[in-house]
Amino acid sequence: MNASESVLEPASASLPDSVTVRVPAKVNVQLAVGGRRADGFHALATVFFAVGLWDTVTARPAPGVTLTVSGRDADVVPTDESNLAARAARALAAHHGVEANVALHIDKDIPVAGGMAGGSADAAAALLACDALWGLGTDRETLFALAADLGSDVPFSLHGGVALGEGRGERLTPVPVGGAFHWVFAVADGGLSTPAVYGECDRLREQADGPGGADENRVPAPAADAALLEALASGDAAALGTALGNDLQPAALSLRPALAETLRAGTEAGAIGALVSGSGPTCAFLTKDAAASAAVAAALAQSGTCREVRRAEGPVPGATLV
Ligand SMILES: C[C@](O)(CO)[C@H](O)COP(=O)(O)OP(=O)(O)OC[C@H]1O[C@@H](n2ccc(N)nc2=O)[C@H](O)[C@@H]1O
Ligand SMILES: Nc1ncnc2c1ncn2[C@@H]1O[C@H](COP(=O)(O)OP(=O)(O)OP(=O)(O)O)[C@@H](O)[C@H]1O
Repeated sequence: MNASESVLEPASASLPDSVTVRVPAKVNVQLAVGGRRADGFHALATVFFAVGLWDTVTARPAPGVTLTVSGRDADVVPTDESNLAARAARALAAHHGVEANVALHIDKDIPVAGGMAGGSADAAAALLACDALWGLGTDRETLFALAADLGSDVPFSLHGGVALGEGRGERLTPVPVGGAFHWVFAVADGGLSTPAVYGECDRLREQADGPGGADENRVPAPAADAALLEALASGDAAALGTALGNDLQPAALSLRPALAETLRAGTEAGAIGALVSGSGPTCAFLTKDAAASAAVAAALAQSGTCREVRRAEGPVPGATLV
């Protein structure tokens, strides 16, 4: 303790002045979508994979909840109470019956509305950061329950690594992985709305199978793909590339037909697997090693089929205090 600190303020003196959390993006290497449930959500069997594109969330003491954003695409991130990080701070405070007093700052590097769970990542990071800032010591089970209330992808942003998501995606089981994988991401101009993509998936199913064709009792229950889990366990990039799958891809392509050109450009450049990431419109390309990833990234940048190209390795850990 230095001379300016008072022994009359023991509680606040023991709390940090600032807490920073780093949190990764995700790609769904499998996204099996079952029928629409009565609550409007879809039953999923999805294999989440955390990749090394990071947002950083910093929390400092301040009256009320305020939010600032810097970094890539900061101008399209809402700074009002609809921001998922601000909602996470309020939800944590409400759970503990404490006042939500925090200034949150998001330094954004995850593409916005790109199907890479950027908002969910910020929510997970805000839960961890506020928990530490306010000295709440929230147990893991409660943090995951609060995360699930905020959104289906939020628990995985806390979890990281690779995990099977069931239910609406919030019920997680860790998946063993035998190595690192090299990814290239083609970021599109403009985002896609997640509910609109699920809605288009339903519309396409009803078009194919008639009225009610998208309902829970009509669509086979989604299940994890054994070949994909085996490819992850053995660290076999070629086998993983073959097994990649996303049931939302036809819907994303229907809403954004130009994505077919992006997928073709990456595949022609030597990617060993290609798919739309989550609800899109980001396209994800698996490559066999770092050299191939550099070559695919360069070809995609030249192709004129996307706004920006990013490279990342994974799996990486979930939201972490730094
Ligand atoms: C596409 C994915 O990113 C794949 O991981 C997720 O399923 C979406 O997760 P998210 O953005 O956290 O979604 P939420 O905030 O929970 O839900 C947004 C909307 O997406 C749709 N939604 C989401 C998850 C799910 N299992 N079924 C759905 O139909 C619903 O219309 C819902 O109102
Ligand atoms: N912290 C945040 N960062 C980015 N977008 C946010 C945030 N909070 C709320 N949003 C809103 O959420 C919308 C979706 O953004 P986000 O980046 O989470 O999409 P996404 O990656 O497609 O999500 P998911 O993969 O979980 O479906 C944005 O258009 C924005 O209006």
